[in-house]
Amino acid sequence: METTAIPVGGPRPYEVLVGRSLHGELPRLTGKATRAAVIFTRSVEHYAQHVAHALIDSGLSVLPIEIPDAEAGKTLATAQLCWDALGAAGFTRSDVIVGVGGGAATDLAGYVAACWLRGVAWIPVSTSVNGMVDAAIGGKTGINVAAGKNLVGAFHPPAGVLCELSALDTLPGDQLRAGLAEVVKGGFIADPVILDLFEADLAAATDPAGPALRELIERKVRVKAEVVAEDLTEQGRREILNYGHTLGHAIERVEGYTWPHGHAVAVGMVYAALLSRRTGRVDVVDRTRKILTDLDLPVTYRADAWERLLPAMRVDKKARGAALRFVLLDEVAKPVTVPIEDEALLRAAYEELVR
Ligand SMILES: NC(=O)c1ccc[n+]([C@@H]2O[C@H](COP(=O)([O-])OP(=O)(O)OC[C@H]3O[C@@H](n4cnc5c(N)ncnc54)[C@H](O)[C@@H]3O)[C@@H](O)[C@H]2O)c1
Ligand SMILES: O=C(O)C(=O)C[C@@H](O)[C@H](O)[C@H](O)COP(=O)(O)O
Ligand SMILES: [Zn+2]
Repeated sequence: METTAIPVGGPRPYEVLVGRSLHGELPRLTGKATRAAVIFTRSVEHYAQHVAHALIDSGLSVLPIEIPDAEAGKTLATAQLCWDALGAAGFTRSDVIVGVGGGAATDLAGYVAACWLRGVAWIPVSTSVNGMVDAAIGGKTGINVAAGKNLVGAFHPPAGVLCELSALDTLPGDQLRAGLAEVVKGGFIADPVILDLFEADLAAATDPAGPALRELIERKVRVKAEVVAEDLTEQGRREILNYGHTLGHAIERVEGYTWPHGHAVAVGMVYAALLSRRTGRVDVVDRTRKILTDLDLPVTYRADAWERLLPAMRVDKKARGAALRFVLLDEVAKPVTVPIEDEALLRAAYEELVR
């Protein structure tokens, strides 16, 4: 099957490649580098080996660095471990970092690359749906800290992105569906055909080897590519990609980063839909709940958690002073960022969420 190349414009353009056996593309992307660090999680060790062999075959020496799985790897301690390894190996500005794994691994690898020598080239090789459609694209890299999710990081666009569809064969089904939450997000903020595809045939949409999932992945990649090309550093339009994330990130923090990101975003999208309706905008509450429920994703949360969620939402990067700012929908595919200072409104929408 053919590889699809989706361009990402902006100050440092690159391509997102969607296909199978994409490790063959790496020699082209690594340019003049002579050394590559391959940062990976054990869950994708098999594919990381393909990556390492492709790099070795093209003449590079490879430094493999295994990191802890999922959010446990997205920490300062893991970044430190990687920088120590790069230092011991004498990595220079002409060397390259390749991150292989889900969104957590590529966020960490990108952050390691953004900081090492103030920025070296990096390539995410995405092995999860979330990573392919969202995390690897757009140059947002980072780690979690005690104060909250992704609060330390850098904008550091990659040299190219590989979305390795064959990796989906080993991705657990619940993780595949969690990643689809970010695809659903793309449907509500920009591409309603995505919603139609989910509603038309959910089984096809969740088949890891089928054409429907590939179409959904490519559609969401195009949504993200178009937005980040226009606004790399989130001065305005890029905020729409945060739909569902204000509450979502707060849930992740309250759960100690044990919830899949997509689950938290799913609940956050229902909350954003409730806020949209309460503020006189579009009513997509039932549609949101139905699509997410059909995907086995959560649409509600603990009734007693509001007092912990509100302070966690206040460290959201969209907040300005006392005002929380939410991405809401005027219509499907017409997102808008709305400052909300009225705590009673926020609480009432939460009570509706958990009812
Ligand atoms: N930078 C961004 O713009 C951006 C965008 C969206 C999400 N994110 C971040 O991405 C992370 C979520 O990404 P995720 O959903 O991929 O979670 P994840 O990286 O934690 O991966 C989920 C689980 O699947 C495993 N896995 C991944 N690929 C696999 C494969 N092919 N086979 C078997 N197991 C596999 C991982 O090891 C992990 O256990 C969050 O940290 C989120 O904040 C970042
Ligand atoms: O790329 C973006 O911009 C996003 O908001 C995409 C989100 O799906 C992603 O989870 C991102 O990491 C959230 O960014 P943050 O700045 O809110 O931490
Ligand atoms: Zn996200």
